[in-house]
Amino acid sequence: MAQHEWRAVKDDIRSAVGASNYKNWIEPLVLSSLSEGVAHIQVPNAFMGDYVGKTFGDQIIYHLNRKGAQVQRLSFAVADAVAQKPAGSAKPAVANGTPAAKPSGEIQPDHRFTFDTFVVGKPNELAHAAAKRVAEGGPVTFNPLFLYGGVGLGKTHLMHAIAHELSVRQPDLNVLYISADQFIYRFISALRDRKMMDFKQMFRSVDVLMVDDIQFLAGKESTQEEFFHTFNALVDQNKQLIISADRAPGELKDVSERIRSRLQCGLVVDLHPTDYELRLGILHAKQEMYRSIYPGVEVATGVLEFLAHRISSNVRILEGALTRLFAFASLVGREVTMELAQDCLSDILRSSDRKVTIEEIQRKVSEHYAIRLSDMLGPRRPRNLARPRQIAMWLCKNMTSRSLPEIGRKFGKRDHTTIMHGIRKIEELRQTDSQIADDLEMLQRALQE
Ligand SMILES: Nc1ncnc2c1ncn2[C@@H]1O[C@H](COP(=O)(O)OP(=O)(O)OP(=O)(O)O)[C@@H](O)[C@H]1O
Repeated sequence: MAQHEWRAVKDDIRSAVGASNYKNWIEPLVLSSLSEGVAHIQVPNAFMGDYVGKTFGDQIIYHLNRKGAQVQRLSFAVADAVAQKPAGSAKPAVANGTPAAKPSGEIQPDHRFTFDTFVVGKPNELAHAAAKRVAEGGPVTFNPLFLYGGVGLGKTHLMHAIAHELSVRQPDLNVLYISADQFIYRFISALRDRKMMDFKQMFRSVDVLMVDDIQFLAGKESTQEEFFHTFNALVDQNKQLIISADRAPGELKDVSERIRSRLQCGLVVDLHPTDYELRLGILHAKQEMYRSIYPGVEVATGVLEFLAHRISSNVRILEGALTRLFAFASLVGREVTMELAQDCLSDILRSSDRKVTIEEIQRKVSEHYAIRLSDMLGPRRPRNLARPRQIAMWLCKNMTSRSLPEIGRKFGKRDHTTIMHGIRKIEELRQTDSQIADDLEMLQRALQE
């Protein structure tokens, strides 16, 4: 990629991350080369590589790809260093190609992603238990283990944890972790270089095969064919397979029916979206870890709770937010306060705001006050119905972008002036009635989860 194109990529990133982030973190980056899906970037120091990789890695990859580069990961090297050493990547380094470096198929698990660092809560306890069972390395009882769930919920982390644990318990085991992208890439390269026998040999000689993000096989018919044969060969030899995807096997689009049905033969477990308790648990665990990396950085009471409430999209973003806060607080020598968090994370907080619907608000409020939804929307006006109705109107105004007439229509075709009156009433009561203020706060929090 020519330097002027890299400059254009940086300009695009500036619009996304804002001027001050750009100046501190993006401007100093120098793109040295692009090869085999890896963008090699020079940075002034290792800390910066680590931080930029974790915080802006996804965005850099996204903007490089928009300019036509086919990048899957970033590799950072300190400008003067003789040996180039990856210092950070948007995903765990091994996820994107360690097997390429070690063609024998062995993997080097990323030591950050172990069972010890995986926080367990209701949404992921089943997936965790299944992963633990496979990691014990006993006789294969379910094959494959199929883990699925939305972006950034810990699938890759669990796969690395399994690999890590197996490598400790049974160092001689040949464990291969590979992303589906890498599988495709290797397959195409093998075809091109007429090395299909080597390819088959390598994949069929492993003891444990993990393929991450299998949804990327969609539409790749000949790769699917080869995957199907590899899969069967390993299952026939009673070798463990662990597969992950962003959705259940039956919902994989453009993946052949026979693969989908094979994937359902073992144990299928999903990682549910995180709940508040799990997010808070993860933040506490990460905070402990960061304490040793950034000694002296204090976090004010309530900040972790605030982040756990507001950033509910996925763990990667949650983690990125905390990293950014610690790095920033340590650079400027300040405590992580609520203000600093709001300032420093305004982009993340904006995009994480959950879109709440009028219907959800009405349902939540009627549950809270134990009234029937039909009463809330109906014409009757006794105080025990009118107040919750007005509270719901206030929440609709403050938590959605709907106009007053639109809100009115959804409240039994009421006029917009009635809605305005209700909202004003609650606004007044909020200042004078602490019970109402508490209810509003609680309902808002519950709706954001
Ligand atoms: N329960 C958890 N405890 C601790 N860290 C977690 C947990 N869940 C996710 N993470 C962290 O969140 C980040 C994203 O997780 P991971 O890469 O495993 O997600 P993924 O489900 O594989 O996402 P993708 O769909 O993008 O492949 C990682 O840094 C991981 O360590």
